[in-house]
Amino acid sequence: MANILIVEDDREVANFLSYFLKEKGFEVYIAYSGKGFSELFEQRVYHLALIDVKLPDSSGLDILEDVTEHMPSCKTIVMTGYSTVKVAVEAIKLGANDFIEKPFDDLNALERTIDHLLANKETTAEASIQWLAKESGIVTEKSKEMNRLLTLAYKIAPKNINVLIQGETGTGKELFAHFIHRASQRNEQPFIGINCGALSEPLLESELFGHEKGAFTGAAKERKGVFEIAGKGTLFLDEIGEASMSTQVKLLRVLETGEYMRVGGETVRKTNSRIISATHVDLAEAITNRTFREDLLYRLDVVKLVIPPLRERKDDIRLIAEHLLGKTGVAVQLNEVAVTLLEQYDWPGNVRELSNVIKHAISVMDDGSGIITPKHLPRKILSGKSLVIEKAKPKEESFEEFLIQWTEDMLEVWNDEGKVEMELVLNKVKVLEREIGRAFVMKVLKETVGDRQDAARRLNISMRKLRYLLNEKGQPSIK
Ligand SMILES: Nc1ncnc2c1ncn2[C@@H]1O[C@H](COP(=O)(O)OP(=O)(O)OP(=O)(O)O)[C@@H](O)[C@H]1O
Repeated sequence: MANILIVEDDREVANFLSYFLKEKGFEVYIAYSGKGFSELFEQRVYHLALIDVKLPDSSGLDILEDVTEHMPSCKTIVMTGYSTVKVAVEAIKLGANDFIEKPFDDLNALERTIDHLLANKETTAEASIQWLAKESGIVTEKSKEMNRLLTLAYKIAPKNINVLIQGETGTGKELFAHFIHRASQRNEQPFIGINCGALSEPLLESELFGHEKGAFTGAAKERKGVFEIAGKGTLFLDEIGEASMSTQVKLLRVLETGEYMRVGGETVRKTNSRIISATHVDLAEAITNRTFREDLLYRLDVVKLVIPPLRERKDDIRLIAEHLLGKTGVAVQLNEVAVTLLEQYDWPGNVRELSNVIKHAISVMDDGSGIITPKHLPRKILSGKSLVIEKAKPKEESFEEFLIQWTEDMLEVWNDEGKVEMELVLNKVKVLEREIGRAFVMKVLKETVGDRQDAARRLNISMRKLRYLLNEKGQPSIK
């Protein structure tokens, strides 16, 4: 029978859970503090740990990390109050299998979650994620970040929390919103999207909340807004950063109270829709520029998913291009040089631009060969050719070059008198970390003629860490 560890300082909650789980036949152990956890954790193997995020003497997240690192087979559920949902999402990012909100309104759901985890159905979840991503039109295979985002999106989809999706234009934000909707219990209800940037303020408000007859010139009939139409479904607010300050105030009210009124109306209406919003701009910056309300952002981004631009997941380009070709219904293939050129290009318009390039290539093919070659690609793609030659250089040889270039780039930003893009700086630091990790592993692997165990010993790291450095931190990015 499975051993379950409860880490919870509220004795009432802990005892209730313990009673509930013992009734189901589990062996239950309770730690009322971080100290209690340390003592119990040493004593036996646990199959599941239920961890409160707030403890008097330590953080639930530290305990979670301890469990996932030292007892990876132990499943973890984080317990949280509503005000700490953001922490729970952090926990999911750190590897918690799930989170539950206190008080436990739905014991059946808790029971199902526990049974699911203990029956080791994680692999089923992985298969479901892949299946659903495909169904939602999201093609990705090699990008670790995309897979991490899909897993996070899948885990939070059934929860009643709002999601903000940030990413450049054409990165697939709307597809992600669909994915979340389909993975949620709302999937039988409507999914309604609205572009907040495409409509004037009065029109947008009328679209969102509806209007009464005669509310404004031209309002000949009463009309439902999308909050009403979406009902218990999902409302996708695209380009939320474009909503006017006045509309933002109204949206905030809906998010705070679940209530709104039609334009020109007096009846207070209730909504139960889940809000997924999307933006191509950094809303934190918009707050600094006073074009976006901080309190609204706080409500919208309980979970924030940042979709990486296509140039940061070049390994997926071949697959996505083939998928887009398949969608055209024309029997054509890409030749290798064409694929390499596509992989070298920077894709400011992301997947949408790639889709246009594929359509362009098909439209200019008149040789009947059924093969797309560089001559069918637009000029802008061909101009990336010089990079191909540089990329062909062995990575190890260019490590010093990379370091010099990195330092020069950073100093340039440092000495620049203008506005600093801090996110870019931090991204550069991540690139440095990734490349250094990989370069050292590759160097030692050369010395050990590929013997990974010997390499891990020489570097004084675990095999897991070595694999991590190679796989997760090893995607070529030095050009
Ligand atoms: N991973 C992907 N695999 C396959 N197709 C994709 C992928 N990501 C995006 N697309 C396609 O690219 C196009 C743009 O996607 P989508 O509209 O979801 O992006 P977006 O980020 O919402 O764009 P915008 O910011 O301009 O509204 C769509 O045709 C979509 O099907």
